[in-house]
Amino acid sequence: MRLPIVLRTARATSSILRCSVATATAIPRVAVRGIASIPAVPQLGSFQVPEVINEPMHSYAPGTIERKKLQEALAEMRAKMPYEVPCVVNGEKIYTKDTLRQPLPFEHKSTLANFHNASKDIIDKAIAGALAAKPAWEAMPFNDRAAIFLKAADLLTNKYRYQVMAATMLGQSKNAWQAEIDAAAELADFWRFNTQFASDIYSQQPTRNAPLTWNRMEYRALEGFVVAYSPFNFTAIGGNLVGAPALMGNVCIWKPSNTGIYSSYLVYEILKEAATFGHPEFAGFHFTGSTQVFKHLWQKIGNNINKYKSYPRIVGETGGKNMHFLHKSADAKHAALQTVRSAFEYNGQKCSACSRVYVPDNLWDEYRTTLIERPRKSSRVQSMVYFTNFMSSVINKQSFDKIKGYLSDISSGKTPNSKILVGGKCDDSVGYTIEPTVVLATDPKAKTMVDELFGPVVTVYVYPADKYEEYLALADSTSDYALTCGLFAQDRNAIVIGSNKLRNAAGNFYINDKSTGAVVGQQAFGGGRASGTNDKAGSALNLLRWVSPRTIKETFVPISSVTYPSNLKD
Ligand SMILES: NC(=O)c1ccc[n+]([C@@H]2O[C@H](COP(=O)([O-])OP(=O)(O)OC[C@H]3O[C@@H](n4cnc5c(N)ncnc54)[C@H](O)[C@@H]3O)[C@@H](O)[C@H]2O)c1
Ligand SMILES: N[C@@H](CCC=O)C(=O)O
Repeated sequence: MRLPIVLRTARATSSILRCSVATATAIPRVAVRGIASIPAVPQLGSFQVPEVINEPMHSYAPGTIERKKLQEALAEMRAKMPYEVPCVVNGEKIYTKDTLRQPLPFEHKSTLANFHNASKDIIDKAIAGALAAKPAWEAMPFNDRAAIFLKAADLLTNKYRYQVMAATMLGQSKNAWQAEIDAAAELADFWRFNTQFASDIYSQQPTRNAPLTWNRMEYRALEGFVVAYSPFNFTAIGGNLVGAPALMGNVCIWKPSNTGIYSSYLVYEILKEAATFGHPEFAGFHFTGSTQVFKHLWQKIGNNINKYKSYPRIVGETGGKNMHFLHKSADAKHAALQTVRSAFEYNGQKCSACSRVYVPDNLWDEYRTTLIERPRKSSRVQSMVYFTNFMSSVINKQSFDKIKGYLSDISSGKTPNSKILVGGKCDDSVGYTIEPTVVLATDPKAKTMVDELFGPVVTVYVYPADKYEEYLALADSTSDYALTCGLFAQDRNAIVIGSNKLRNAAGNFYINDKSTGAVVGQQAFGGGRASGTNDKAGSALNLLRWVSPRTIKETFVPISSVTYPSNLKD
């Protein structure tokens, strides 16, 4: 039978859940014209997705062509500011009267973009559009869905690399290297590696068949739509929060962060360009952001449980209070340098950033010298100079005020169990600038050893070197979070003990390495306890949350009787 299927790029769908402060973006969809129900699409080959490797990183060293191109992209983007970001619903750009601005965090009087918030009507329209697009999207052969994401990755890393990096540097206050890690490499890695993981999942099939039967497993998309909320701190995360469910055949509604809106909009545009005859829309809840917001939204979902047709999949990667723990055999200088990188790169605004350290007293002098000297050298954070600055400003006033509050409590003596060893100055006259700060706590449960600050502040507690196991247990129970941890030791027994004692204290555990810098395809990312559902972004485990497998058994030969041989009389 010949089935005439016409594919055309149609209007995009998208929306948000929280109407008051969000902008919706989405991805174009495939319309199957004139056919009421979607027929099976023939796939005349068992295709293999191309082998993927991690996106090679450029250095942006002085004199390189990449540095020049990025400088040009930054200059051009700055010259055309401010941009306008609409809601995009069913392909239609909607300009509401309700707008907010995205300032440059390091120069907050300047505006990168003004964006339009969605009303409830717009959200309803987006949900209806997403659901209407779903049958065609999930019927698209996997190879074509995969091709869209592989193409998007190539567009990103070639045609749009410097534009998306510039938007990330300006809007989210990243320097060139941090933008390369995030907006170019990690985003492309997510999109490429996920096609490989998905292909592996689809190939997992029952290996046993009873006589005259054939068993199969179908990895269906979820029924309904998925909603994705993305955080400000990684442009890549937004692209994965929507990309992973979409790749598995779901439709999705994306609400990006207000403080990462412009780079998210560019990511949306790239996906749209890649989806020339397809559309991903989305379906469940795929969240990355703070623990508090995730719990609040989970509760909202729970309150509505009786309204849902299925149990929604809830996947959330949230906050952290990540530690570096040193054993007395550790290389103190190496550990201190790794701490500086982990705690202060991107202004301490990686969810994996080290923010508490346990140092044995035999290493304290050596560790302290490096830890204090390096932030002093790195403290030129007054304004963003894109390349030579190690650090820049924190994301917004709310974050600035929160961190300043903690530091003021310490410097004013309100928190007598802590003192500032270096840094501590806060200045928001031009940008939201906080000096890289090292706090020394005399109480292992001091506030800054427990709470997530999400800024360039690290607190150190010095413990008696011969009480390693006791303090491992204390570190394990100090914070509600369990995202990342770096254990530093040369003694193998100490590594074994530390790894066992901290088994549940982190979803990403590093031995003699810093707590940040997970790479897709190498260290799948996510934590437990209050840090999230640990569904490991950038891995097959995450993709499995977006499918609802159907087991199929087919019998080839009719039966002729109801009874079994055991039912027969002797
Ligand atoms: N574990 C991880 O993989 C990971 C990765 C990145 C960031 N994070 C965490 O994210 C946080 C920083 O990002 P953020 O400041 O963008 O987080 P956030 O929780 O403030 O925001 C996340 C998303 O939720 C939305 N949001 C915020 N408040 C809301 C509310 N009351 N109702 C509905 N939506 C709301 C935001 O607009 C944004 O889109 C940190 O806690 C960090 O540890 C975790
Ligand atoms: N992939 C990042 C974490 C992302 C969260 O912000 C890292 O491991 O540094």
